Amino acid sequence: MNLQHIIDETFAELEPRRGCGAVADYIPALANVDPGKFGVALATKDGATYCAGDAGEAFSIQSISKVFVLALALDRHGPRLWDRVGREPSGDPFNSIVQLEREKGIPRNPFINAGAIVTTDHLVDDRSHDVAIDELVALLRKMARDDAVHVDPEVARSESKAGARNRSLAYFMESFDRLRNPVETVLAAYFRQCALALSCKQLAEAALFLAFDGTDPVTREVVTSTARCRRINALMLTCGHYDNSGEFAFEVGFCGKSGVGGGILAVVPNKATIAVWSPGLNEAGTSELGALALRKIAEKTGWSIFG
Ligand SMILES: NC(=O)CC[C@H](N)C(=O)O
Repeated sequence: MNLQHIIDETFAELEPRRGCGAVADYIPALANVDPGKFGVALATKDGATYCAGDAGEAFSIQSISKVFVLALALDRHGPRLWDRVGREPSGDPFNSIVQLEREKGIPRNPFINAGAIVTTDHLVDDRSHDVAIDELVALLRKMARDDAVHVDPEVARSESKAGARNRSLAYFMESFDRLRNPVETVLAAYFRQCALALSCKQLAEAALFLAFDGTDPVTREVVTSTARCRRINALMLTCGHYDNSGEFAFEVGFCGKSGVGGGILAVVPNKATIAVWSPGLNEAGTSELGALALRKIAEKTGWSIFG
């Protein structure tokens, strides 16, 4: 199978639709991004990457960071993490607060904002938010084999300034005594993890461990155990796109995680990781062109986690 040909063909077929969807504007720094950006990168076991378009340009990975934070938090705390966050799809938007009151401050899953704030709380543990974020950045740099991976300070500031909803979620959970650290410490880390800037190429490479049972096939670095890796992938499939997760599984058939920066990370176990970026989103906050690109790649490769 000529993977470069598949990526090039997918890109060429969709290029005329660059700019479709609506750029997230509730975080001011994201509203300024060029909606015409479009990148695709696919990484395989042997360390090869197949790229097209703006695959080398860094963008704000936003909620895709929740996957890496979950891996690190599970590593620190093991299954105790599941006392504070569930594993069910919410069927609600990523920033919804409605279930939190009925379910006594325990978010449905680690990929909605409330659940991610809990996993970030566990990553911070009893350390400073700087140390926790440094650990996350170091992991991503190592896995992407690129020291250019960084947190964009302007996006982080913008997130914090526009962070009323996330503060509401965090203080609400604190009212049920569900957080281990002070709300503002946890949020300082959360806003910065969302502001991580990676290119599609760096992202696909950094996530390879998820496609290969927790071990990076290139560096041989064991990031997480096989069992844990499979569970993270299960959560990506069932909860990775919020109230759009069923549709994504149906149309694409890969494990995936979206971010409101317009990136989607897809994991095809034992085959590859694919990162796409196009800032225009659908109503659930998933990149419209990015999801279409993944669907085409699934069709052209014949890959599916259900195959
Ligand atoms: N879906 C997302 O990417 C949401 C992340 C965003 N930083 C937020 O907290 O709202």
